[in-house]
Amino acid sequence: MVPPMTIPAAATFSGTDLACLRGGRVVFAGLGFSLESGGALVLLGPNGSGKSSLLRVMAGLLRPAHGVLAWDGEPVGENPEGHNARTHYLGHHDAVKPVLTVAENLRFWAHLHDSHAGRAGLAVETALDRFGLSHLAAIPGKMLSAGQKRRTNLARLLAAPSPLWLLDEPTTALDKASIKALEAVLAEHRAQGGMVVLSTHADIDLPGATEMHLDEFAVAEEFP
Ligand SMILES: Nc1ncnc2c1ncn2[C@@H]1O[C@H](COP(=O)(O)OP(=O)(O)OP(=O)(O)O)[C@@H](O)[C@H]1O
Repeated sequence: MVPPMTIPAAATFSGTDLACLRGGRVVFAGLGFSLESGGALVLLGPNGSGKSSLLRVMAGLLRPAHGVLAWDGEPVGENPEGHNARTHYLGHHDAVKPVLTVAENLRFWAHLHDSHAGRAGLAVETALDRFGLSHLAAIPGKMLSAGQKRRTNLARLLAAPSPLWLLDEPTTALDKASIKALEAVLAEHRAQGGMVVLSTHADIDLPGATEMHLDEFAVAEEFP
């Protein structure tokens, strides 16, 4: 089972009239979304259309050039620590430390999230099990294949539970069984009231998810 997390009964994560500027170019503008507890948003669009940029904006790693991002009506810019604490952002690069074993990597994340050794230990065991990593627990990060590294990175979602998951192309390098495992974990997370935003170029089963096509928010001219 996905470890339980603390989430308000009915949270809302929203963005209003968002615009993003990168390298002097407007990547998208006039973009809005609203995600309720248990909701999922799938970001689609061709290379360079702004999926990763939007995820970074949502994570608070990139300041929007325009618009407001809010959690339960409170602009996230007014409470960056709170937003950081409720958010799991998994980008393109796997944040697996090469000299630590798979289990040590997960313990590192679990203890950052929860200093209670028993709870953190249980969360790590669950994370290893759900992503088929138990037999690799003692292997150093530098010896993992691309897919094993990606699974270790995804296992952080369970080692350190949080309500909002922002996942940039999470199925990259995963085999079919691992994609199924991820789909099951995403479904359980949502059933507990968690939220998921992910970008993808592949098929992923996320029942009831809203699709957003980033190319619809592209603008031809420079942002004033
Ligand atoms: N660090 C950066 N500095 C300047 N421009 C950037 C930077 N990263 C991305 N961009 C630009 O922002 C635009 C959107 O890129 P982004 O990575 O968000 O697209 P994407 O939809 O995620 O693409 P892909 O499907 O290839 O992952 C692109 O035009 C890209 O060149």
